[in-house]
Amino acid sequence: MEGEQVPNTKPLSISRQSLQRMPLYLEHLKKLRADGSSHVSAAFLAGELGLHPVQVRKDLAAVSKVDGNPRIGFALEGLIEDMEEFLGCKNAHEAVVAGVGNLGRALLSYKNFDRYGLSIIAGFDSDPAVIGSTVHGKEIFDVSRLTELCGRFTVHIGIITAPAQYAQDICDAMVRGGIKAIWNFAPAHLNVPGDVIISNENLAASFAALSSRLRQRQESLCI
Ligand SMILES: NC(=O)c1ccc[n+]([C@@H]2O[C@H](COP(=O)([O-])OP(=O)(O)OC[C@H]3O[C@@H](n4cnc5c(N)ncnc54)[C@H](O)[C@@H]3O)[C@@H](O)[C@H]2O)c1
Repeated sequence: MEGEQVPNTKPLSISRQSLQRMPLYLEHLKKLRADGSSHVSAAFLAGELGLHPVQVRKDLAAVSKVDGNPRIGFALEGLIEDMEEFLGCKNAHEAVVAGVGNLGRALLSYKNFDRYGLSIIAGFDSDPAVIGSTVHGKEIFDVSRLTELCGRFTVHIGIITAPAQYAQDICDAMVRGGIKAIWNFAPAHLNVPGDVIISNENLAASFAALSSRLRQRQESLCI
């Protein structure tokens, strides 16, 4: 689950939950197109993804100008195009990762970020055993060069996957290097200037939500 630090963000015209469903829609719409479909209805999509049709209709209306035909639904091609435009899939955003351990390596190696316009171009670490190596073809630099190289690469997105106690220093170095958006995986609250956006990622929080829903379901079955 993701949490955005409020003071540095503009209000979104669409809820976070809706935003988080968009990549699911996009993947599914592309799959339907690959299977030969030309149209899709909100009710069908809702059924396939286990969502409420009203919710799906609202989500699609928020990102797409494509009008659904009451009989055959939405034209897939236009819907996919609008969804990609909305998610910024066609604008390549280059990013760097600081902390190339288990999580940093996984992100550097993940092939499908480019579908959403994210290209991780390099990593940074403090461990001499890691510095100078490559992960998935991307070079790992000494974290002491973070500010200098962020500036030289003109990247605007920084990803923090280092231990929490180093996260603020890494964040500051990124900001000095011109980073404007930080995807923070470290369990630390980061202070940033007002023009820098922070998005905090927390798998434990996602699990807590899942676990709470499971408990509610089990309790309702016991009654
Ligand atoms: N948000 C989530 O859901 C989630 C999930 C897993 C881990 N985490 C967090 O992500 C971080 C990394 O976890 P991990 O399992 O990959 O840890 P890890 O120990 O495998 O990797 C950490 C890496 O950071 C490097 N490092 C240490 N100090 C550094 C510094 N000052 N600058 C740059 N690199 C530095 C280490 O050398 C190591 O390569 C931790 O903060 C962890 O709590 C978050």
